[in-house]
Amino acid sequence: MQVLLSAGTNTSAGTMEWALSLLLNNPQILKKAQNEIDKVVGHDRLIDESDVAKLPYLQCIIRETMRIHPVGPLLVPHESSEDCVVGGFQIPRGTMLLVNMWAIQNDPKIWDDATEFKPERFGGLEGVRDGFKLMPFGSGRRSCPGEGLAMRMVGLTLASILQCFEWGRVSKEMVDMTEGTGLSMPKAQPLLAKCHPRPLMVNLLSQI
Ligand code: HEM
Repeated sequence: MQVLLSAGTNTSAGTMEWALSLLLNNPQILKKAQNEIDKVVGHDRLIDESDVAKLPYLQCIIRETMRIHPVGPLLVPHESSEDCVVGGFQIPRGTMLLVNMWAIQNDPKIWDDATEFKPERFGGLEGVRDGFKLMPFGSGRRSCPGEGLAMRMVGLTLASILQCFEWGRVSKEMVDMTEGTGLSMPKAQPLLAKCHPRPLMVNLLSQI
């Protein structure tokens, strides 16, 4: 239980913090996500978990966030159980292997405009696995068992705060996107943001 809590909290919260930071620096993308939520869910009820799968643009935002800022940048150390070859290198049994997922997911040789936040790049690719270039949850037998839960949790939380509130930066300065140190790659500077209830949602929110 403790493993699930420690592996599941910072990773999910960190991903949401990176996502909201990216959205604040790209208000046109934030607006597009809100428009999608308004179209699918409307203003007469709060978004529900079952709605999240009907929000493809939001899913693209989450995937693009995890591409640029994976909270498991080196995955978890793996050990070869047998002699094997990885990328042309002979790896003896019992070797510790680290996968630099951050480098793969930000590699300009693999991704067009690799440093740019472009959720559209995943448009129409829902559920598609494009080789091993995007693996924020790892791959194979030791990949993240919380992937399904995390995608639902991050999706529902982000969608809820976007549905209910207008968000803005605290000043004209862009949100500082410097990566901090630590296994789950936190932001160097915690996110500070301004929010107020969306006028269209005030009625509903006042009934809660
Ligand atoms: C956005 C959220 C999350 C991300 C990005 C993430 C990412 C990862 C990554 C990269 C690994 C290592 C995979 C590998 O080395 O191949 C991992 C392992 C793991 N994750 Fe997650 N995770 C997230 C949320 C969760 C949640 C919600 C739970 C549980 C409730 C969870 C439980 C675990 C556990 C138990 C492992 C170790 C699996 C093993 O060693 O066999 N994670 N996660």
